[in-house]
Amino acid sequence: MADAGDVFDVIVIGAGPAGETVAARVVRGGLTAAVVEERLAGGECSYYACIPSKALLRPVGLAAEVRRMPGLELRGAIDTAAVLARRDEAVSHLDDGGQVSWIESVPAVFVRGRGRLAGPLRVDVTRPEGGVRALRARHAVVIATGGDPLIPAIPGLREARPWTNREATSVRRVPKRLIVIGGGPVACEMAQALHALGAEETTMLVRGDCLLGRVEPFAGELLADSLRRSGIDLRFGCTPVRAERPVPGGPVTVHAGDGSVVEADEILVATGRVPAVAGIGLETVGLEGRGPITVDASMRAIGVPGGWLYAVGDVNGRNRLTHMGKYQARVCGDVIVARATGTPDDLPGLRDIADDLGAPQVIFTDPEICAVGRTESQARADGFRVRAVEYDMGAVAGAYLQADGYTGRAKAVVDEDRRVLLGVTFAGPGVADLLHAATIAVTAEIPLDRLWHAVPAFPTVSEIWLRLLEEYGL
Ligand SMILES: Cc1cc2nc3c(=O)[nH]c(=O)nc-3n(C[C@H](O)[C@H](O)[C@H](O)COP(=O)(O)OP(=O)(O)OC[C@H]3O[C@@H](n4cnc5c(N)ncnc54)[C@H](O)[C@@H]3O)c2cc1C
Ligand SMILES: NC(=O)c1ccc[n+]([C@@H]2O[C@H](COP(=O)([O-])OP(=O)(O)OC[C@H]3O[C@@H](n4cnc5c(N)ncnc54)[C@H](O)[C@@H]3O)[C@@H](O)[C@H]2O)c1
Repeated sequence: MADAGDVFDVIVIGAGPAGETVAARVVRGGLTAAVVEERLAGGECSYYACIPSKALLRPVGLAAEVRRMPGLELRGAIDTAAVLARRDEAVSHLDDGGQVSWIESVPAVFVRGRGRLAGPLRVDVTRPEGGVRALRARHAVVIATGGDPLIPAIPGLREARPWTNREATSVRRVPKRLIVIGGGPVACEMAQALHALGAEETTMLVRGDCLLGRVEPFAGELLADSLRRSGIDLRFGCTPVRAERPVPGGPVTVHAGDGSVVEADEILVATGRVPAVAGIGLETVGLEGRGPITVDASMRAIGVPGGWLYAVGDVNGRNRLTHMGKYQARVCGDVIVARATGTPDDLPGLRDIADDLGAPQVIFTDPEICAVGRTESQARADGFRVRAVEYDMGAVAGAYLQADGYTGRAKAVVDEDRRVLLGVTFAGPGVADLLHAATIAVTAEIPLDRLWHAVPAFPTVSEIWLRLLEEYGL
């Protein structure tokens, strides 16, 4: 039985970026909230994903920029120890005290332990020191438990104790020989970072025929060229079928379907994520306990009588990105407040539309890859009448002033019926901050004839907008 102190308007399970944001939003709306976290407040993003990976990649990108600028020279190789020390600062030395204080300042109640649904509006928390604390919610429970790395069922792989994103981002000693399995964002970012920070032989085993399968093909090709030029052995059509590490801590061998064999000191498995739903009690509220928690556009879990259960962030499988999880969390928190206080719950800000339009994403490699909305092939598959235009970014004054031999490309996908953008992709050094303008154009569905009057300053990289519109015929 929960005592009075254990009853909250809203209980959030998981204090990653999505969970923390829901709590802040419902408290802002006048409700009380408890946030349950079993590991580190701040979530995967803060300690083992976005933050450390970008701390490792930033000096790598900067060094590449220096090499492309005549008159500048790096004094020796990158100082890996200094980079790792700065990474440690960026992850607060894996101490979540600051994040816990932030949650408490919301103010929300922080409960350390593993949360598990125990029936409608009930959450049992198994405390680290032992014992269970029973919490009860008046209005809603929000699942924000994120995801875990997926280790494919390849014989010998699990026994070989491969690295996942957690070991790779918290690396203390860069292995001399590294195998990376996968061709998605984690594989590309971490292969580039670790190769530049000391891995002398880096082999990427990619089962498909391209990198970053969800972006425009040219972007993956530019990145593949860059990785190869840096000395990474990039193998397409190469599916691992067996792994062996006969001596714990010793060399590891991976056998691929094409008959090739690679030996290394470590393997990094970067083959996607599984939603963290195991053992969180979904069956106690009538849901299946394996896949992502399916939600409607108000983030309410589908199939739960009473409509009190919500899910935000990676666990709902929409777009596994921090900014999208936080966006969903703002929608979710505000919807919960509206429903709890009897105010309209169907205002425009109270529905997730951005996930379906195509989430903005930046892959922080050199070159940076960023995209929003649909690719040309997605747009065609979705039935739009499409015209796509491309432009060589190296021909834009603002870009070629950035570096000698600036290489990059941009593409815009236009809905011919409405003359609005469905998707935009940029690939090149330093293009990340071009993305928000594209996100505004795609999300706000700005007609091209109006966008034409948004004049990019000369000589900035943003002049690519003018060139794309001219290519289209404006
Ligand atoms: C290497 C890497 C780099 C990435 N880089 C980027 C990037 O640059 N930009 C970007 O937008 N996205 C990036 N992502 C994706 C991003 O990390 C996720 O989208 C984001 O962390 C999801 O946030 P979340 O709050 O849903 O879950 P998480 O950050 O996974 O947080 C979930 C929290 O819930 C807790 N939890 C789980 N189960 C329970 C339970 N039963 N009880 C209590 N607590 C529980 C966990 O301990 C965790 O703290 C990256 C991912 C990886 C792997
Ligand atoms: N900068 C960023 O925004 C950023 C950076 C890193 C990760 N993320 C997000 O984190 C999530 C996880 O990223 P990820 O790269 O791990 O996953 P992913 O699903 O994007 O890519 C997985 C890769 O592994 C391959 N793969 C899957 N199973 C395999 C198998 N059995 N054998 C060989 N290859 C296999 C896939 O073909 C693909 O290339 C994604 O949603 C991603 O968008 C974002």
